[in-house]
Amino acid sequence: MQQTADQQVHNLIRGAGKAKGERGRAKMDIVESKHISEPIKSEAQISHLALDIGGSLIKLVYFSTNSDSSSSSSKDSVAVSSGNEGRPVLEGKLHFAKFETAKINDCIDFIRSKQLRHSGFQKHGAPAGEKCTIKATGGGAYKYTDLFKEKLGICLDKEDEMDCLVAGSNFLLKAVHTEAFTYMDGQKEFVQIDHDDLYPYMLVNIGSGVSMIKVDGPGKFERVSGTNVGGGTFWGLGRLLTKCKSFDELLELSHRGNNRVIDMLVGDIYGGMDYTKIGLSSTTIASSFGKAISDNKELEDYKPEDISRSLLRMISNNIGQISYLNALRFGLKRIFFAGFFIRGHAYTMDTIAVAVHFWSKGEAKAMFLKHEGFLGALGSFMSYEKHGFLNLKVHQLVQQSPVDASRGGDKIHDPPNGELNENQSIDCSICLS
Ligand SMILES: Nc1ncnc2c1ncn2[C@@H]1O[C@H](COP(=O)(O)OP(=O)(O)OP(=O)(O)O)[C@@H](O)[C@H]1O
Ligand SMILES: CC(C)(CO)[C@@H](O)C(=O)NCCC(=O)O
Repeated sequence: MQQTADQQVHNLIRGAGKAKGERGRAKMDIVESKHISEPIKSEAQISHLALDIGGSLIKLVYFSTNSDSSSSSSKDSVAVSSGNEGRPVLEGKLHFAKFETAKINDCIDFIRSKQLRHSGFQKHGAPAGEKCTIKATGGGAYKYTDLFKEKLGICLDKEDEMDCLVAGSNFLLKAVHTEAFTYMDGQKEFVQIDHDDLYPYMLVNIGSGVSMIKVDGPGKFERVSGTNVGGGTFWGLGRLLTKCKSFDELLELSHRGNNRVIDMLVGDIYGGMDYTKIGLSSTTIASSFGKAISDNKELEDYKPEDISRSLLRMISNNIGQISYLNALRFGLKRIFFAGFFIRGHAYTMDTIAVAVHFWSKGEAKAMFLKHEGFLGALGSFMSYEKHGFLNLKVHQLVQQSPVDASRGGDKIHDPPNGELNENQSIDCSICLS
């Protein structure tokens, strides 16, 4: 029988209690990698992989065992049979990786380097020679079907993008204590989620474009709105206006910029005064990029730093406002923001949070997710279990390590070696049923 996303989450969490003190318990660290171009440790074996192929980025989630299963004498042998109900438990790590969609060939090379054909991707019991299949979501799962077949001989088994986002979000919010946090005035505060009081909430996924989804329960949701002014707009317009070569460079520039150079503030219009009657302070942006009307300057006369800052502020503010207005339509007080546009970037989060706070008069709360860009890929990964495709059973969360609370600083958070550090990993286990 197929399981709902909620049942999967329930299994995961229920298993956590059962697992405590169990001998031979398997551990799975969750590790994030960035633009990986080299294989992970050669002895690691990849047993499951899922994709989210978006308009800007491809996200991968894959499970690797800690050692080579063919070595039966290894003390790190892959299968241990002390899991729940005697099922074999795999010991390993859940990895996260991303590639630019424009560089899909790098992603294909990466997958090829994992030698999936020898790693259990064929449906259990399927005749030899049957095509290798991996779960994939996002528009690229359709667009690149032929490319994957042609280059890797792999069939993409498509999962709906919204289903995956919601499944990934529900899973993370329930399974990871330190997943959700608020960010305001440079202060990051983790939010403890009451599992019995999670729904309804608004999920705003800021990718190339933005989806706003009212989540009412496990697998129960409606995409209530969206906007085409999203992460792709920031990166696309930013690239044209600043000549930046990478998204990271554009984000980095915004740290040093001053938006007041280009944005027209209420004070610019009101001779330095607040417009108190309607609640606008002199420092509120009256019109993004509005100063460029009258400055008599050309594009080259503005610093790329200031352009980047104004653009980031404009887009973040707009998304925050639209999100709140949609939350208001349905009386939702909690809005979770995800998607790779955010990148744990302080100014982005602060702007979104301020917009939600301002328009809701403090009634609604913006929250952010640690695994922001991987919701869809995680949901896609979890669908292996839903379909019983590979008998994968993520069944318990053992513990989470504390997260570095300084992570919300005004900097980019992908560590130089591309992997999350110890503090940012979570331990759990999976078991094959
Ligand atoms: N290294 C990067 N390269 C390009 N864009 C990046 C990078 N890091 C963050 N971004 C931002 O993240 C956005 C993509 O986010 P995400 O991966 O969540 O969406 P997507 O799945 O590509 O888009 P969609 O869901 O709309 O198809 C980009 O448009 C850009 O704003
Ligand atoms: C089209 C998708 C869903 C693809 O991920 C995303 O880019 C999006 O939500 N764009 C916004 C489209 C709109 O609602 O105006």
